[in-house]
Amino acid sequence: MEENGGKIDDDDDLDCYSIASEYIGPDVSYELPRIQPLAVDIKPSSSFSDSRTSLPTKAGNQCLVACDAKYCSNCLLRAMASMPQQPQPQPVTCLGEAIDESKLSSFLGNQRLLSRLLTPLEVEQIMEAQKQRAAKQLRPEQVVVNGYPLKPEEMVALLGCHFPPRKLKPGRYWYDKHTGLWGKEGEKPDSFVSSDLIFTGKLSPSASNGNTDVYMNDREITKLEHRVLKMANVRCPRDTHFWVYDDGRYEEEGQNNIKGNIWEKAGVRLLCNLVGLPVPHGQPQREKDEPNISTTVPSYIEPKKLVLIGLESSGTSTIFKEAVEMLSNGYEPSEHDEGVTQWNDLGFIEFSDHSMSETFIDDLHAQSPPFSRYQLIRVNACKGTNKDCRCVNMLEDVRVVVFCVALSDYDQMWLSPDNMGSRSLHQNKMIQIKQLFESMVKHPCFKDSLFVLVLNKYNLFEEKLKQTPLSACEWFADFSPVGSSTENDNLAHKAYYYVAVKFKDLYASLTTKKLYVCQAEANDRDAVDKAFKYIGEVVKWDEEKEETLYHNYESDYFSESDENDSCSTTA
Ligand SMILES: Nc1nc2c(ncn2[C@@H]2O[C@H](COP(=O)(O)OP(=O)(O)OP(=O)(O)O)[C@@H](O)[C@H]2O)c(=O)[nH]1
Repeated sequence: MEENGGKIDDDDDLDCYSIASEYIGPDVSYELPRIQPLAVDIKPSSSFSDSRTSLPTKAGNQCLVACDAKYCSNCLLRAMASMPQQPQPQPVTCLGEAIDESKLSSFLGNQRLLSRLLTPLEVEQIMEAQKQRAAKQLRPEQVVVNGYPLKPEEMVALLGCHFPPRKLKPGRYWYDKHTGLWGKEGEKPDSFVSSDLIFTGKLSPSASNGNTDVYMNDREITKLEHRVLKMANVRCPRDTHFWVYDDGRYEEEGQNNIKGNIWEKAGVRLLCNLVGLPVPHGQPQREKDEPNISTTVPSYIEPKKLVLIGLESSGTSTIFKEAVEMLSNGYEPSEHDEGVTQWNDLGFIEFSDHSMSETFIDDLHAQSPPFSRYQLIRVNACKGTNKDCRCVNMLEDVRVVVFCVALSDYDQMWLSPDNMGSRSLHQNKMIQIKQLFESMVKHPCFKDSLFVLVLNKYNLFEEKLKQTPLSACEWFADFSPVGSSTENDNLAHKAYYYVAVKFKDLYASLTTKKLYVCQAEANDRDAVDKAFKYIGEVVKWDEEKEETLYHNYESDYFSESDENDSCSTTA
């Protein structure tokens, strides 16, 4: 990579996007993140395999990251075996030490970390042990189901069933024994637990505080459920009473005539995920040749939500279309047309990180599943009015907001909404984009999300700069590149980095997080593919940071490489 030339290293787009802003001042250098390439060549040594095999018995009474040792020979070495490109840690003997309960529970609560360290069977065993620990800590009378405190035997049945409620705490809950739906009293369904559990209390029509006049197994359903049912083509006008079974089949009450299956449309499952409604465990019945994501991605791996959003004409439709038609190099849609769903202002697909899954299949003994599931949700292009992007309010647990900007909009004029909401203000379009970006960064639904800025239409931008200076936009008025600007390529690069820095500075003024930036040409499939790989690596890089087990090791490693590589820090 050219240190001062502001060039992107084309050989490895995941490595680093560096900004050297010579036009701003000689000492100012902005850098976009270095994404540490993840190791995928997992080849554990034989001694490693031996120690892993013996772990489930050890885990119960010996150290499993419960000691204070920085690097635990019993567990961290095994984690490191999945990252062979990094230096091996110093082994520290800590076997036999007493378990620190506080550390153990936070570690065991981290299912993703566990799945990196252990085999699926081991994860399952630890999760089972966790359930039993939870059962001991909770008294039955603290849990009220359908209006009645649980009896001890009901509590045993609830926690011992195949799918118990997650993280059960004292409180009041409702339970529909026919579907297995479970929720907090007065709230929408929260999860599916096993069906047919017998409790003293009966499900009340007002259990979830629904107001739709539509009843499922005697419970008046919520508005959100009603919308999902409509999308699943379930006819449910007011005063409908219908019966739903735990496999998703449904019929109208008293008719003894199965009308269909709620879960047979892949889009319904995606939609539920999207709006925070539960989906049943396991996969729906599929046609013989239909690809099945569950054969490669274990069900305990939660899909990560990526939300694609931008002002009108920013290119979100084109990116989404290219993504669907995903992205063969590394990603692929999991369910073809079935998985692509349009609903109100949203379009979404689910896909898996296929290139990594190939590595997993090569080595069935690999301890961690080196792949991820993603849901790409496209919010219909915003037009700048307050009504726009309202569907964003429904989104929960969004991992990444992919904010798309058409670079070539810098000289476009645009009718913005005035105070009354009508589009009458003549304004530079980039200013409107800036306002939309600010509102999304500040949006409560995205407070925990990562932001990736996709600077799109680079090809048009390059052309336009030959005719119109970047300073045509008042926000970019101080763009004055140093040196010769006769070479258009060079000018476009400088202008691109300048815009990236403007957004990064804006983001930094609104949050303490880092803004990730990448370049795109939405109608070039390779460029879209690269952008999604970059986004995938941002997610993984962020997850790596979160894993406290590696924290000390990582900071040592990265600070060492930072000293040697001026491009490795984030701005
Ligand atoms: N030259 C060029 N054209 C692009 C690029 N990205 C998108 N376009 C075109 O720009 C136009 C608008 O792109 P869309 O993807 O429809 O934009 P949108 O954000 O979905 O906005 P709406 O169409 O209003 O919903 C389309 O004609 C695209 O083909 C790009 O990188 N380069």
